[in-house]
Amino acid sequence: MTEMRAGTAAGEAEVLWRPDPDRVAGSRMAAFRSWLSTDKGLGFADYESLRAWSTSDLEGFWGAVAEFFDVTFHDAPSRVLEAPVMPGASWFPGATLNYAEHALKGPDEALAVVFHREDGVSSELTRGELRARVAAVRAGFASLGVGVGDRVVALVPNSPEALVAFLAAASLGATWSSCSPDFGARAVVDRFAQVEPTVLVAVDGYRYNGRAFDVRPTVERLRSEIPSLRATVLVDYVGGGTLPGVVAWDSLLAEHAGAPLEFTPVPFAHPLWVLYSSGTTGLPKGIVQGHGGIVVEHLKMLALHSDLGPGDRFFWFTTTGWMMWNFLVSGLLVGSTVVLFDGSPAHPDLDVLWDLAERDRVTYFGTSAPYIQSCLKEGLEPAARHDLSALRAVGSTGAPLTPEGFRWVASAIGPDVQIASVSGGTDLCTAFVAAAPDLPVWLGELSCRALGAAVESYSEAGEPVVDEVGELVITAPMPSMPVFFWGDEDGSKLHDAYFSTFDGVWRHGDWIRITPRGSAVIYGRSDSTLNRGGVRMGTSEFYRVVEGVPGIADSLVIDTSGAGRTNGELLCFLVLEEGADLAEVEPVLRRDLRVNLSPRHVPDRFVAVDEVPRTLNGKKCEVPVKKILAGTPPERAVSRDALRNPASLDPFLTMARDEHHQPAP
Ligand SMILES: CC(=O)CC(=O)O
Repeated sequence: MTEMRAGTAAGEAEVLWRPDPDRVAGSRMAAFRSWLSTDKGLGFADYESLRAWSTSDLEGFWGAVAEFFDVTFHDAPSRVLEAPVMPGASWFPGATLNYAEHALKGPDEALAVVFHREDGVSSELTRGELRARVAAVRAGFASLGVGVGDRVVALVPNSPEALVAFLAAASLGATWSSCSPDFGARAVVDRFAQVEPTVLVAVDGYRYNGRAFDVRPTVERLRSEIPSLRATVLVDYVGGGTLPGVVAWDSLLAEHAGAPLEFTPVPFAHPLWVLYSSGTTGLPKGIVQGHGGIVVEHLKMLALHSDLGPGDRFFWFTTTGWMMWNFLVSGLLVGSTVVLFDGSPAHPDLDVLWDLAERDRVTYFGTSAPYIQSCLKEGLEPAARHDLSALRAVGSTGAPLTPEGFRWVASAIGPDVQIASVSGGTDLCTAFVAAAPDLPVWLGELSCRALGAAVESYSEAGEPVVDEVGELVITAPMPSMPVFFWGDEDGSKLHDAYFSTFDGVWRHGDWIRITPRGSAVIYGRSDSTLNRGGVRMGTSEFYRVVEGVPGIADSLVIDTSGAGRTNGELLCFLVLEEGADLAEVEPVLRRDLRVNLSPRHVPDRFVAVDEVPRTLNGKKCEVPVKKILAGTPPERAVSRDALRNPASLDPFLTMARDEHHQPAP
């Protein structure tokens, strides 16, 4: 991976933003440090020494997080960490708590939620109103048979209904799982069917980019293909009409209005939600995270790293199908108002989110790196056209933010705004390379590895390296690591996903360079996941659609973003059947992928090839081809002897040579 090396000597990097000393002094990070010093006798000279302690004394650090943020345990833990091994670490054994209880604390009159839909529909909920709705839906779910450990799945946009349903499920100790309604029906069935839900919550339709979409056919398909469902609750979201035999969301609320709000205490590792991430074979993996792990991890990230608390307005552009939704709603844990938006970020134009930032006095504005790139391309100047005086941080994730993207934020949003380029993922439902209120922002870099995150860059030999691109690994357990994968009784899938490369060390699947300053640069996925605007899709799901189209004999999909390119493409290589014509099948493929997967997963280019490179046991060579397209010498990307059809690599080598201007061998 050394050819991706983009080293910058210490001291050379340009500082784009420096923390204001007054702001640092007033930050939650400073309060935590001063508490550690006065109450625990632990003084740290700087952020890096605090971080070093946080990753070596795991019990001390995570115990301090729980104590400092006053986590409410119904049963106290016997200790902080038993068996500090991966996989298998046991956090806060014996403790019981409930995520929803933490999320719903705070004064009745404090604003909890602000919501906007692209067609202008908007609403607000105070904490008191949110609690009342959660209590009613909790009682409604219970009346439909939902109890501890049952699953509630939801096909809902980023809306107050989604938030209320999630908190109601969590309050009961039921496990939540959501998909965005723009996911294709097959992708939703593949996710929801495997968790065998008791209740489905769904909207009748949604709007995107000025158009209305009917979700009811997908709802019908889910109802017919998921036999475990006992009830479907339908939200009249766009006035699209009802379905036979469903419970109306509004009736559920009305019928149970005034129900008491209670929280079922559950063990620390009790499943809070199932997120999905998929690989090259089989169904998407159901990643399960626990109540306690998410509470302490999100308190740490949102309060200490993002400096969010009461009075803040926290916005992240996301759908319910991306873990950033789960991260966003955790803004409630730290007492902030969460700002929800449902719609296209480009309808009627890219200014729509900056309008929202101005109107709602957003203090922390999070988005995806591709959105920032689009604003940059359009030459948008939000600060010149909007009053963004409330804004103090812009968060970016989903893909590496380019140096030009950093510069655009600094100039078009303003030099006083912190650029929080962060990276982590679904697997831990957090960012573990991030920003901190007391650290500068260097051009093109993520400011730090997060507290409690023993992130390293490993060479191929499994040695930590500095200022070299290597595999992103985590060498010590973190509380929000998956408690298990759904249906993976013996833990073998979880082991294969993270621990099969380096024994006892989490291999994340990203390329990272850690600078001598402690900052980092992420180079994207080192595996084959298709990450489009933050929505990850496994290649297997992609192939199921593509290879179902008449005329397609075989296919290979490569997401070149994160393969050493800043603006990657989604490339689909096709082996056509005899007599098939690319020009004829391409429109069919585009339509089927849009409808069955998502609009984001329609490739930028389709390229016809003679054969897909395969290993001896028939696996498609996705990662080797991705590495070759990134400029890795072929002999380092793959052993030809391990291929069933070595000559099939040739078109990819030619393409890489052309794109990287390499001489032919
Ligand atoms: C925090 C993240 O890492 C988000 C993502 O890219 O999925």
